[in-house]
Amino acid sequence: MAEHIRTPIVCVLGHVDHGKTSLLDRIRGSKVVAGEAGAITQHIGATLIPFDSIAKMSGDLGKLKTNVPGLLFIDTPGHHAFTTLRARGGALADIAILVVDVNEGFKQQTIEALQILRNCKTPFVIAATKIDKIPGWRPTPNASFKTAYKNQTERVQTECENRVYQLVGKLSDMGFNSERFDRVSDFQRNLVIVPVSSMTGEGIGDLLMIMIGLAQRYLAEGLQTTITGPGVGTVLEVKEEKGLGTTLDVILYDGIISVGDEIGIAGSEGAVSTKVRALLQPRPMKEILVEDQFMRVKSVVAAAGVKISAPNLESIVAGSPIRVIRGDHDEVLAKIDEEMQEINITLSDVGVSVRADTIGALEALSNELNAKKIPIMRANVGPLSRRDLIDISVIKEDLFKAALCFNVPLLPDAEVMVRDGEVDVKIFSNRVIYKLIDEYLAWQDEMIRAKEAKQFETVVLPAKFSILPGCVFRMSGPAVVGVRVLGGILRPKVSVATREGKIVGEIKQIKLNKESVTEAKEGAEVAVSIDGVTIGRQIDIGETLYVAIPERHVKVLETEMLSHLNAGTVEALEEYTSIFRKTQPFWGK
Ligand SMILES: Nc1nc2c(ncn2[C@@H]2O[C@H](COP(=O)(O)OP(=O)(O)OP(=O)(O)O)[C@@H](O)[C@H]2O)c(=O)[nH]1
Repeated sequence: MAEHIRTPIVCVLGHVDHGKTSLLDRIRGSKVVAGEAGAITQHIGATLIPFDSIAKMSGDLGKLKTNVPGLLFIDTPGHHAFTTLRARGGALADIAILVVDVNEGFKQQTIEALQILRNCKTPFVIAATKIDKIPGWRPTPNASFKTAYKNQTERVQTECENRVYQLVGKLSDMGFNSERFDRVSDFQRNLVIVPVSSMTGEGIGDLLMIMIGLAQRYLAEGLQTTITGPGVGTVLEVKEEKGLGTTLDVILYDGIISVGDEIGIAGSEGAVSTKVRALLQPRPMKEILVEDQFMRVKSVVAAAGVKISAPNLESIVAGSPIRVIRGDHDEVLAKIDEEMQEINITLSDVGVSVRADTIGALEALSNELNAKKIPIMRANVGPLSRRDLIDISVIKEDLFKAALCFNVPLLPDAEVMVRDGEVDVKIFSNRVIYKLIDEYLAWQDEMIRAKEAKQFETVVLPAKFSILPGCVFRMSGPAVVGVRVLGGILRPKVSVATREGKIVGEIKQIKLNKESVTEAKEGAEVAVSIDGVTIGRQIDIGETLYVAIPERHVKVLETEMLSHLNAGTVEALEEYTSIFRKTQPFWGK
């Protein structure tokens, strides 16, 4: 059984516009520099740079002895790709490049990326990009950093040093020892900074060689693989291809996969198996005119990006593990189910429902929701179904009758249900996690406000008032009197209670200057008609009267509305409840 070190998988991270795509483009285009057409090969979703090409680009450093065969760059840069592409519960990328614009320094996403890399324990180097933008820089196209640096004036050299040292300072604040790559002798103690330009190609060879060194130092052991072992990989994407039907774009990170192999993969209902019909890779550039954009290969060895055509791939979820089955079929499928369940999501008994396109995205979305204290009841990969909608619609709590969908559609029958208003479920859909969460939070606020407004309308609000001397216009049937509101909000159609808590009548109408009004606030003097009382018998002029609040409403007022009531209203509430709580301490609680 032949042992060899497999190609490490590399991901590029960094702040927006700091030059991730330009760096990848420069690396992918560097075969011209390496002078070896076809040396760099395009895989599915990734690009392979063999060691020979890197050695040619990197001058002195090229003499380094290594058995790392090259670097496989994932074509999609950014945190999202890094965190969503998983392998055995960890990150799929073995090493990373963190891009920082040397002229801008650290930004929010640079710090986020550092934290992600630290959490995942992924070795990485810092590419300090855009050195050609340092004022006065004289470019030496495709030169090593050492040569390029020598060609600068002293002033430019000092400026370059300063900028790199600013990065060193920032990294030190975050607990990392770092140094410019040509001054580092121990990769384990120092984080390496490589100044580069994706425009001029300066330093790119150094960067690639440093990545090889990093892989050699940190990963040699972990990259041991058997080229004859059963293939293991991660599904990047599930795609329809003309003439092929549903296909899987896969990054194979261990072993070998061949046409005819039986494979285990995760569907939306659990692990399933199928048989590889064809393995496809992109055609080399020079054959681009051939009609079929893919070429068929018999087998592929890790690490590689490959498209797999096989029957029954429709239900497969992106992010799923893929394993070539040799030996016990059920054991491999059980392992896949286990890997799918290892997703680290905290669920609550009641909460929102979330759906995402990949396992990693689901995990990222769930973590963000947890951080915002939004509970999750269900989390699944794949489109939202009719069944989901029915399940969500029976949740009692209105705030959780919501589905947050990241990068996934609704199944057609679910869409019909929503369109026809058959279910009362709010659906949020966005391709950016934080926007999805912001939209949910905005809706939640609006729901709470609407509920409060409704409560204000339906709940009997506390008020206390007294009959003004000389303002009895009718003694009874109904009594019509002038009152002053001493606290709270007086509304019509509420019962009137005495200081002893005895209900004596009901306010029918409130009038201010002969006009009917719906409420009178603290300090107001209004005329009220009270049914059921005779002035001088049940109630007297000058005595403090209360709005009788039903016990059930007291509970709502005290538990949900207290923060929205003014001091006078709270006082009226407290006085009223204290009447009953003297003998029944838990009244209204
Ligand atoms: N002068 C100079 N410009 C660069 C360099 N690298 C990138 N740029 C420019 O910086 C801008 C942003 O570069 P991108 O590669 O798109 O940055 P990105 O990080 O991939 O951006 P997003 O994908 O939007 O996050 C572009 O206008 C590039 O041309 C460099 O080394 N030198």
